[in-house]
Amino acid sequence: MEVRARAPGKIILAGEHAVVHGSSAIASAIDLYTHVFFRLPLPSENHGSVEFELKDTGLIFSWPCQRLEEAFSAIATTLSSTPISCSVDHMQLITSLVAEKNIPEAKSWLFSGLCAFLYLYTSIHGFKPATVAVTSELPLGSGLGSSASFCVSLSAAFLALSNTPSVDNKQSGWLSLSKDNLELVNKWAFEGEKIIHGKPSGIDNTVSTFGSVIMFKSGELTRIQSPTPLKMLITNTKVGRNTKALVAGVSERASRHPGAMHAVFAAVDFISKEFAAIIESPAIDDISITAREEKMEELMEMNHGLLQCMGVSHASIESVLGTTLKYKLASKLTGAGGGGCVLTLLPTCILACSSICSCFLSS
Ligand SMILES: Nc1ncnc2c1ncn2[C@@H]1O[C@H](COP(=O)(O)OP(=O)(O)OP(=O)(O)O)[C@@H](O)[C@H]1O
Ligand SMILES: C[C@@](O)(CCO)CC(=O)[O-]
Ligand SMILES: [Mg+2]
Repeated sequence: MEVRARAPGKIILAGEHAVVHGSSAIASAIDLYTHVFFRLPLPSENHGSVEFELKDTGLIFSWPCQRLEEAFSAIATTLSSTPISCSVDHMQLITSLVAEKNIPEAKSWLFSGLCAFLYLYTSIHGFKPATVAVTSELPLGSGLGSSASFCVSLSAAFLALSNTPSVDNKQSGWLSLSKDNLELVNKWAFEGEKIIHGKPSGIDNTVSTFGSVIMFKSGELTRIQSPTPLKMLITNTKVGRNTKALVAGVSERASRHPGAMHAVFAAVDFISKEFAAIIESPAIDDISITAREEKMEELMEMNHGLLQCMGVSHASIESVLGTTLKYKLASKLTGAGGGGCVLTLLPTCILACSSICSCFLSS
């Protein structure tokens, strides 16, 4: 039995970090995916291990099923049909099973991803032999939700072969899971994200699971419909960073300056709500399209200023902002910041002027 699954990355248009503290945020799925191939071997092909191949790095990790079974016998774990959080004992066990693999120093960032994989696999399938291969079109650790699309695509593949999920429809050659199954995938993916991020809000796994554009606040999703297309340029600073550390840094700042940070998070909440209202507003003519875009630009600038207050910008991000400003384009960091990607709104008028556009893109 085998299955292929894919889940998209995302951009955050407004509200990252503040969303962890209860503010609203807006995210959109993007057309870059993590792909998972998952195979449960037939008894005649049984290789007796759980094999995990990261195709982009050429690394293969393998755990003998017997080793997993013995290790897990030290803690009481059962297969679970409903997602449960990884306990401290359970996490220690998973960490030691990953540590046995001696991950090369230069690839140590893989550690949390391997822990999330092992947690999701053993929670859903126990110690059955399996072959799992992952490849991603997303840059890892760059703010485009690679961790969430990794957890969503793994959860979807594992759940697809754990029972017979009901399928709603077929889109571009892919079967789509029914709403109930998507909810389950999302919950498992959130548990994986917790292992990678520490304290995720859930926005990344939710938009990766359900797609399109969403407003997210305290675990609740509202779909956003945009009557006119919105064009965004994504620039990758290629400065590596780690979402877990950045999220923890903001929480530490909030505990040092609770009043000020509360006000910052409240301001972001207003920005996200206003941004959502503008996206949804009908644009009747060129003047209203321009007015709409100008408001969005201003909100993006304000949101970025508040992200600077939270301490998550970076010199490389500010340098991209400086370059886009030369062309009167508004930008903000997207995702956790600290490096990673920057989002720039491409107004309709600039799209008509290809010379400016290509000049910027090649800079
Ligand atoms: N294809 C993958 N293979 C293995 N591990 C992955 C993969 N994609 C993501 N990961 C794990 O997720 C980590 C990156 O997650 P992180 O949350 O720091 O960045 P991101 O999700 O790309 O950005 P953001 O959270 O800001 O959107 C990697 O270090 C790795 O542990
Ligand atoms: C920084 C953050 O707000 C978004 C990361 O894409 C973290 C989260 O919401 O889990
Ligand atoms: Mg992430």
